[in-house]
Amino acid sequence: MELIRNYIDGQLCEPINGNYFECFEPATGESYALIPNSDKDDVQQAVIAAKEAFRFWSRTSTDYRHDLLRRMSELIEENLSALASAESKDTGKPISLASTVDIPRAASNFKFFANALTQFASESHEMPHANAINYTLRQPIGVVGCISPWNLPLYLFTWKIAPALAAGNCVIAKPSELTPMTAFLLSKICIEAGLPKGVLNIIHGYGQSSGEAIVSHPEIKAISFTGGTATGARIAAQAAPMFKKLSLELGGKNPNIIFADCRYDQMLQTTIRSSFANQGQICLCGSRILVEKSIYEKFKRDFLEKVQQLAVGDPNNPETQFGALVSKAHMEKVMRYIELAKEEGGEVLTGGNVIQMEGRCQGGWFVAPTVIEGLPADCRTNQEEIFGPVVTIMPFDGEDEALSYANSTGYGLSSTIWTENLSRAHHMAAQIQAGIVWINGWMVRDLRTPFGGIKHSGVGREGGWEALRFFTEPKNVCISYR
Ligand SMILES: NC(=O)C1=CN([C@@H]2O[C@H](COP(=O)(O)OP(=O)(O)OC[C@H]3O[C@@H](n4cnc5c(N)ncnc54)[C@H](O)[C@@H]3O)[C@@H](O)[C@H]2O)C=CC1
Ligand SMILES: O=C(O)/C=C/C=C(\O)C(=O)O
Repeated sequence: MELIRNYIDGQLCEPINGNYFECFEPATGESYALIPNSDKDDVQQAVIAAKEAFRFWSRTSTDYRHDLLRRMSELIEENLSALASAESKDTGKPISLASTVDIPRAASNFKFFANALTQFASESHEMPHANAINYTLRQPIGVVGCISPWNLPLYLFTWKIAPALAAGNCVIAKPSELTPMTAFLLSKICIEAGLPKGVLNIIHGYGQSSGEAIVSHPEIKAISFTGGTATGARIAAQAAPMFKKLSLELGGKNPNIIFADCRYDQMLQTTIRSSFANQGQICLCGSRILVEKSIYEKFKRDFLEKVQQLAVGDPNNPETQFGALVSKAHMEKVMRYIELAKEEGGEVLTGGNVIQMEGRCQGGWFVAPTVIEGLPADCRTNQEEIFGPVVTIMPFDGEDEALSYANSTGYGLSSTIWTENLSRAHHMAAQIQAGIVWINGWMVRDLRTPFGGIKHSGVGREGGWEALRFFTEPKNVCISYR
């Protein structure tokens, strides 16, 4: 059994209470590591270390922080293979995905914010009529909390940590208790990179103990969270009376709107990915596929054929395209939604079942890629986030109907529109209720762009300047010069 440890004040350490719980490999259902069951005492120790480190870190030059963050990025690249294996084992995601998407993106996150910080500047506003000038300082906040989920573990952990550190903050970070391994390996990378002690502290444990201790700690002034909407609401309620800055990147029920005039083959290829990449466990996945009536039957036939060709298997196998779900509890949740869909009158066109694997993966948590039709837009299956390999397909007639279906949920994270009609694309993009719109693509990511959702999909934006602004406080200084 591997023993995961916290990383506090530059040291790998045991939880103060000495308690651990098990970490499972989703593809086999077997436990393989022990996770610290940290609590408020560990968080308190980390806050003391971070506050001390902040006195130094917040005053370092941009070059100094740039070089350290670049070094972190390089070390992630150098350890790509080990990190990808660890990520795949911990999450059940195909090794091909971990090595080409998750870990390279974690390296890019550090590289991107290392560079961005050297270009981050503040504004000045002149008042010649009053003989005055304003300049705005952008100062680091202090000690900040970063709490991340299990679906893209190192990718999302570093997406928060990198801008927080770049802006001059010290960080208390908590990965998901379901997928702690790459965050633990990152602790070792911090030590190798020579990150000064206390600048980044990584605490492992359950949300209800160590997570809540971070959110409720009075010295942690901002929280950046990615995860489920219910958890985001709880964090917001807890943080509000302390007036903490909050960035909440929450769930989605994203529409994938397909018009008859789309580039069909490209749409079909991408729709397979946007439906089932990472077993549908990405907040950006297009779980509601809306298809213009005139091509509905053709789309259904071609899509089902491709879904059935997906290579489901051991995540270790480089040929595998579709792996295991993250936990037994999550698999059961997804299966409950499939049952609900049937009760609501849906017809399962493919999948709908747990897959009993053989050999090494016989105890694993696999659910077949599932496509359901025949459901109205307002049923629970089409309104609630399933966060698994389940999509519904629905015909629509014209732009207005597509928009009314698309905007009918409480979520507003992302959307995809497939059309070659430029005017329609712009019209739909303007009307759609989502923070992110892709036209003729999906998950085409530029780290400079604002990333996040509206409605129940969250508050605030990550990425580029938005992230650096979130992790700094503006202070306006007005000078009267005569
Ligand atoms: N990126 C996304 O949009 C994600 C959405 N989800 C959705 O949320 C559902 C529930 O999944 P969970 O694993 O329970 O995710 P979660 O949202 O509860 O967990 C995300 C992170 O928050 C922490 N956390 C949990 N409760 C907390 C609290 N009270 N205070 C502070 N931190 C806390 C967890 O330990 C984890 O690090 C999923 O079925 C899925 O629908 C889950 C993960 C990611
Ligand atoms: O930043 C990205 O490219 C993707 C982010 C994905 C999530 O936040 C998620 O799935 O939760």
